[in-house]
Amino acid sequence: MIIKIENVSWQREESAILQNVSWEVNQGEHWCIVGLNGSGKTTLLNMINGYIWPTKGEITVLGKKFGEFDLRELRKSIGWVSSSLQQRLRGNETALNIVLSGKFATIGLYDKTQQEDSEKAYDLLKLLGCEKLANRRYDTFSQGERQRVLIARALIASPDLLILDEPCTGLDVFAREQLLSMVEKIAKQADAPTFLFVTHHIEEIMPVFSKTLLVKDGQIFKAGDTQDLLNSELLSRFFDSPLEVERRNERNWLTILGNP
Ligand SMILES: Nc1ncnc2c1ncn2[C@@H]1O[C@H](COP(=O)(O)OP(=O)(O)OP(=O)(O)O)[C@@H](O)[C@H]1O
Repeated sequence: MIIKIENVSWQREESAILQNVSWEVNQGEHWCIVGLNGSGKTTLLNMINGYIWPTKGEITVLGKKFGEFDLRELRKSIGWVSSSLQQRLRGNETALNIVLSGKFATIGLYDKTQQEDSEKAYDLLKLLGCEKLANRRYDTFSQGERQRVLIARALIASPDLLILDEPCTGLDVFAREQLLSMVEKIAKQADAPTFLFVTHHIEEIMPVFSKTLLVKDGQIFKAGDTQDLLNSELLSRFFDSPLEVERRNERNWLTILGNP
């Protein structure tokens, strides 16, 4: 079992941000997490990483039950690529150093690195199609290049769980498709980590993400097989708006009908 969340709630002042959330992620599954702004996705991820504690309920991640072990150790097994990480990185570092820093879970590169680490970092840049950037400064990269470098940075630590939090934000349609097919290629590898892919756009759900979690108003609206969930009737209820889902090339495309 990769993640087991049992009846978890998180209360802030008067309001319940998460309410009675139960969700299981098993080995070999890759999940998409979909929900509108403010639905509770980031809160849920913060809980999985142990940055916030449930007011009620239990969480077990990678076989470790919260409250019974060192969270810092657990976090070494979890990669998290998000826009807040992107903002914290130093612009004057090279792509190679940024990837290498992922091995030590630091923002800059302080520890001495071995030749084999540099080789691994270079191979990962290559896997993500950005080996040409290895010695260029991070602040000269496009948004798509940054995201790819950050995914390489997360992979160097060989995480068991890899969270990609809206990785396609700010990408043009071609950069987006390029990133999605790289993510898909990596997720399909036999030794791939379990992926959690957070998005607002169902079009971004690649076939390899065979499981989907729909989060609405701090609750799980539905969790299950992506192809069972992504249909016009269910998503119209989920988004409280009539819409049509069209399936093409194993992807789903959404059209809003009428006024939202
Ligand atoms: N520390 C906090 N104190 C009070 N309210 C909070 C706190 N953290 C989050 N919230 C509220 O909880 C709700 C869920 O927020 P969250 O960031 O989890 O949503 P999200 O689904 O990640 O949204 P987005 O797609 O915009 O990133 C929001 O209404 C937010 O204002």
